[in-house]
Amino acid sequence: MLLERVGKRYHPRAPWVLRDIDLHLPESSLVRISGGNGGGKSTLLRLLAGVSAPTAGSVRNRPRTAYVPERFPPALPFDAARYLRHLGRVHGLGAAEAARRADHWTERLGLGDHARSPLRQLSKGTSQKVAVAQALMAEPGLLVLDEAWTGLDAGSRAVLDAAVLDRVAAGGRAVFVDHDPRRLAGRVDAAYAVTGTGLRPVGTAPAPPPGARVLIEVDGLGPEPLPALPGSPEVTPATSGRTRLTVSEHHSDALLRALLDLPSAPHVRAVRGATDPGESA
Ligand SMILES: Nc1ncnc2c1ncn2[C@@H]1O[C@H](COP(=O)(O)OP(=O)(O)OP(=O)(O)O)[C@@H](O)[C@H]1O
Repeated sequence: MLLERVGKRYHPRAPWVLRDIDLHLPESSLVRISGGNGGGKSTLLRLLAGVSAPTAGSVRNRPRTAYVPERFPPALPFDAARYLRHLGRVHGLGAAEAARRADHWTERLGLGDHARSPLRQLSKGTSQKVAVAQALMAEPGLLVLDEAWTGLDAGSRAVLDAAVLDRVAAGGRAVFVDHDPRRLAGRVDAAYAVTGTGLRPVGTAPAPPPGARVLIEVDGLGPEPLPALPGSPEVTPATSGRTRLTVSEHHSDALLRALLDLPSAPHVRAVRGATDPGESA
């Protein structure tokens, strides 16, 4: 996908927000966009997503795209389950596949109890899960995420991290804006800052140190013995059905995916740095 000399202004006499933007997004790329408040990050993401047309220049070879906007419009006469199935059809899926993927992401993001509530009654965090689910359901060639992690609980943030990395591993492109500079640190292929009306390459945040360990807390692992898990985590049962797993940062994405794929479908409650290799609290 290629942006060539792309410019945007919102009115013929308004100042240019972006001008002469050249950007190549190769397959299997994860790209971070940063910049100051009101600088044009969301404008750029809308151009990438194809929901806004450039005033100048061209966008070539955009793959099938899904977009999580900064503000999700929930004032629709649907409940979350119907909305997701409908969006699945809009993304080109058959009815059965749309329903299957809607159920899958409803489960993974812990939306279950709210799936039958009207969208306009959902809390901000739950609406955000619906916005994320509709984008992930599409399994798009380009995923555009505008502060998509904001408002999500730690477990859902981890699910989104893993889903983004999965998309990129499958050959897709993902472009994101997030206020947390550590978001997907060490996994970003290119980073750019919107400065003035232009786009400037900037350094990517380094990966956590090789010895860093990550603590994952899950509910509902079930009584059955665990299979072999990536990174051979240290497993500590905690109170009321909660289990803590500590693993090297290097294996944490693979471990999260393996946990979420277990037949008992445990719910990830938290993912955070463990301060020392033995930490289990
Ligand atoms: N629909 C619109 N109509 C008119 N002007 C707009 C519109 N959307 C954005 N702008 C203007 O374009 C400029 C860039 O806004 P944009 O939302 O892209 O920046 P941003 O970097 O995403 O900001 P923030 O960090 O606050 O989310 C701002 O001056 C904003 O007022």
